[in-house]
Amino acid sequence: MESSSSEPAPECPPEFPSASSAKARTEPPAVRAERVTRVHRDGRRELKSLDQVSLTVSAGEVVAVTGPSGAGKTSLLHILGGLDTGYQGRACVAGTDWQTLHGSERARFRRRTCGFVVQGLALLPQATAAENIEVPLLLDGVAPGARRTRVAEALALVGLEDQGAKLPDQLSGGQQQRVAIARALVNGPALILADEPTGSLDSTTAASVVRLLLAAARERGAAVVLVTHDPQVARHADASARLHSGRLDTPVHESPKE
Ligand SMILES: Nc1ncnc2c1ncn2[C@@H]1O[C@H](COP(=O)(O)OP(=O)(O)OP(=O)(O)O)[C@@H](O)[C@H]1O
Repeated sequence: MESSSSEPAPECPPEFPSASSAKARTEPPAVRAERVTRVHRDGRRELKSLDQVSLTVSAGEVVAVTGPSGAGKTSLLHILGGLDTGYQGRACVAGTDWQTLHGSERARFRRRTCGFVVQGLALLPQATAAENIEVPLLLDGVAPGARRTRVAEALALVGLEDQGAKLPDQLSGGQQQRVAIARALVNGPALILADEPTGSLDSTTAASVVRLLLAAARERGAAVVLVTHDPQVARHADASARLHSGRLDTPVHESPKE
């Protein structure tokens, strides 16, 4: 992914206290949440879906977020991916604070830095696997030749090099999810946000899809935040964070309190 000097570059502070590697001390982490609180109002009632949540995930690192239904997992993913900015605290991707970006600028930054793998995020049914993977590149104005190369690379990355011409309903559930993974990775994102990516798959297929997602992300140096109910899936992560009623029971690389 290319960046230019015209790109917005508002920065989160560079001193990321958590990271264990020297590299992570000098580069901003792929994603950082700092004391994020999200309050929803329903009439006079207030509900906190997230309460002072802090975490940092570095490039190439995989963090599983677990917790019971309603714990705030999806809310956290939406904030990390800049889909929800109505929170207190700070959330940054690759050093850029989401709340400093607006409108189309935010959407463009999201396309270039974040890949989403979400259960039920359907592939376009009338488009082939290759065409589905191409969508983020088209949105980003990538030239046709480069698009073809990158789609072919992404198909190979998920082991579907000879399935690109098939429509989604000609593929198995596991293969469809691999197409979704290729689509999420094709823009070379710094961060993959995966919300129950294997929820609809049987356990053997789920395990192979998760292994593939994590291997592909690691190969590309992307960080992964993986929301899952399944302890078998969480086992594949480098670290786990458990949310309960909007609070992290197990802080991941939490910033020190000032
Ligand atoms: N826009 C909203 N308005 C009101 N309440 C909301 C909103 N979004 C989330 N919530 C509430 O916040 C809490 C956390 O929701 P969230 O979807 O993040 O949980 P979750 O851990 O992902 O749950 P599940 O595992 O069932 O998907 C829930 O009580 C939910 O009802």
